[in-house]
Amino acid sequence: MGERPGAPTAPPLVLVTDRDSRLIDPTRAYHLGRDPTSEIVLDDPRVSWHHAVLRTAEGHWLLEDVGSTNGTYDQGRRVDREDVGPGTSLRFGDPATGPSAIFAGLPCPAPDERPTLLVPQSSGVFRSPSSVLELPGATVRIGRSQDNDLVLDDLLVSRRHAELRELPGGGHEIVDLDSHNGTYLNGRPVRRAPLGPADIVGIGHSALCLVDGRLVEYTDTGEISLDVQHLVVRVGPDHRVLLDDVGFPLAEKALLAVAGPSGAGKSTLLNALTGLRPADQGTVLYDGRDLYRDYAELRRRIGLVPQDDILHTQLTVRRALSYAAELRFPGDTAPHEREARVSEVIHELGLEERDQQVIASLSGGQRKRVSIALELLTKPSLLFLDEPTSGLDPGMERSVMRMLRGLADDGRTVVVVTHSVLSLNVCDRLLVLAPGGRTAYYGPPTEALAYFGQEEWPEAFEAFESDSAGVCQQRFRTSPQYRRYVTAEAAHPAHPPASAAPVIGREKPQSWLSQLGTLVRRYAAVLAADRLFLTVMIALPFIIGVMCRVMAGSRLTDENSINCLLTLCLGGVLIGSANAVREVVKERAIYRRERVVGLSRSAYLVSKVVVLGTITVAQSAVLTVVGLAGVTLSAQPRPNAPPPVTTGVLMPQVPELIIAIALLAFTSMTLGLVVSAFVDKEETTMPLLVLLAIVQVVFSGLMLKLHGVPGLEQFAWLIPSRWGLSAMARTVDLSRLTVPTPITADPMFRHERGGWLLSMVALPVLALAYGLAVLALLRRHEPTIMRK
Ligand SMILES: Nc1ncnc2c1ncn2[C@@H]1O[C@H](COP(=O)(O)OP(=O)(O)OP(=O)(O)O)[C@@H](O)[C@H]1O
Repeated sequence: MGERPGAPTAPPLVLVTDRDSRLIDPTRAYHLGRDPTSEIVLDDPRVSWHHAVLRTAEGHWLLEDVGSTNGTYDQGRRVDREDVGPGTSLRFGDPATGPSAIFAGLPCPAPDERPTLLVPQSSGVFRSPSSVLELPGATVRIGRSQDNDLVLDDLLVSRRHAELRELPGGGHEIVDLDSHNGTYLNGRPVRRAPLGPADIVGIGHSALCLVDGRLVEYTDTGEISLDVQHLVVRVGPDHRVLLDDVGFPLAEKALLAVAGPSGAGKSTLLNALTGLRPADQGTVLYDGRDLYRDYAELRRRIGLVPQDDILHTQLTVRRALSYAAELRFPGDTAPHEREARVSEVIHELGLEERDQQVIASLSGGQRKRVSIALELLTKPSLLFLDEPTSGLDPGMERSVMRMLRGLADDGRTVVVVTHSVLSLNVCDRLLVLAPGGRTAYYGPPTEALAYFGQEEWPEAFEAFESDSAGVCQQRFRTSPQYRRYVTAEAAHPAHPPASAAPVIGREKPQSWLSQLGTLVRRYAAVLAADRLFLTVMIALPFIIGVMCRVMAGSRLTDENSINCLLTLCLGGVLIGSANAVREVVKERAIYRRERVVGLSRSAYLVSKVVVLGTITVAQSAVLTVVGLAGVTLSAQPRPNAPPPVTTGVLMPQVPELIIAIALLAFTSMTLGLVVSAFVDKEETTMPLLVLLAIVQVVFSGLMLKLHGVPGLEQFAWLIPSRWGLSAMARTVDLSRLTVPTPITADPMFRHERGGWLLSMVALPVLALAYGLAVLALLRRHEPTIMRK
């Protein structure tokens, strides 16, 4: 935060230069000059490298010219030392046209009036304060509801978010009031921390500074710059370079297209800029603030529309957006507040006439709009899109690009990765990456073809597709375009490499339970809207049940009992696994995105288990009842043999079988989730489902002798069907129902209460172990930043 020579002696001032405005802090000195490491950089050849120093002396501000060549001027008069205060206007290097510095005081806000002056830069650049609050008392409460001392009208802010408290020995501290999205001090999440004069408190889209006993608020309205400096990404043990010293400045409200051949590093760059996979070297400045350092706070202001749709396409537009709003906004937002924001984005993206339409029935371009609408819910200032036009026809592509132009014009910085060159002219800047993640061009798209000396884009791209030595990068570095659009436009001096690895913070907008509630409702709605899934779900237990019933006839006998039990076992296994096997992999893109905006991994898994588990248990009951209704489950009495059992080990046989089959199906469902979390593609799940079913049948104990076979017997304990079938066999006393064979003489098939109860414990334990495996596998697919 810089050096603090002493207590404040002069009032804080606002310094407005040609480039920005900032609050200057009386506790430190400011160097002015061309030197990019100066606190105030005046990038003009008439200004000396070290031109002047601004500091406080005896209760006022003083500007000293430190021997500049072309001088410092106040009202045309050359000055060496000048007292400055509100209203002072100086020029450097030339009395009439040199770069200027105008000083202003901090305003006192009139009641009901929002002050509009320009202001500060402390850890970074801020713009106009949106309010200045005289501290009303020892405690200032900050939050979204109207009864706070400082009301922040922002859905990312909790109703009662934080308090600024006066400390008994002087000074202040900031205290987070268990807010949903957290309170940040200089970019780091804090529960309670003392507050210094140069510190910045981040709450939602606002930054708050304590200046001269007043609380000054700056709101991030979206007009932010992006300054990318020397990004390098390496992977693997050989440190292969995927991104090679990429840097560029991007002004606020700009639309940047990132183009380049396949494998050039566009997605790698996007991951580095969004912080999902931070660069190994280099800095990303979000409006002057180090994005990696302040990631925990700034990540909510970054929107990312991945290439794959992040939508449940079975839902209507409004419903999908409403669920997304529930997950992203603080738990204390009222439904009407969320709905109002959903309506706003629907209107903003021109989706009013489609809002009740099922997303799956929309065109590709409209679907992309819905994905963008979803990201805009939280009002991100930086919006990234990964190939939003891929798969669209040229007309739709143009319309999407025009829409992005509009989003940037409305006050956002938009970065779009694209393969298409059709609509590049709507962009302000074009970054062309050459293989190896090297910059082949950065500048206005209109100048790019001339730069490459080509008339058409394909030829221009061909020129560097085979550039493995980095010739394009070297050529660009020495080009006028590099000087004009990279060096000259860079708003901030190059920062040293980010020292701290970014952290994502643990704050979640919703409590775990509330997330679970939303996820369960959304998942149930998605499944209910999937007609094919519903049909298969209802039909499967009936079909398998009927087959079993036909096999069983009126009674279980020596001939049919093994087949009937195997069919029921296979039915339970198939029902559970088939329900689950696609359910995680099919929404991986959604999961990845929602994880970054606060989704709990365990809440996500439990929502799947709750919904699929309920369905699975109901299906198992149907399967058992249909399969065994009216079937006598006890063996024929035989002469010289003990009387057959007529009841289960604990209760009547049918309920006991329902419990065993339901638990088996439930555990198989969790095993299906393991497969789903493991695979990369939905298509891979079907062969694995078949394999799982075969393994479960083989290791059930009715096809292969397991008891007493070392290795096989122990391996079978990991297979749900071993325990499930054991419980079923114990209920019907299989060992006496059939003529004894090495297989049916298995002790795990005896009519024993203890053994049955052991199965009832083993199956949930297996389900839990599979659940933990799903959690570990889910983590593998998350962005790097989530795994830190
Ligand atoms: N984790 C990784 N380990 C090793 N190499 C990787 C890794 N991720 C990406 N790459 C490689 O880095 C290069 C750049 O990949 P990237 O996905 O960023 O390219 P791209 O320009 O986005 O390609 P496309 O246009 O096909 O999506 C590719 O050659 C890719 O194979």
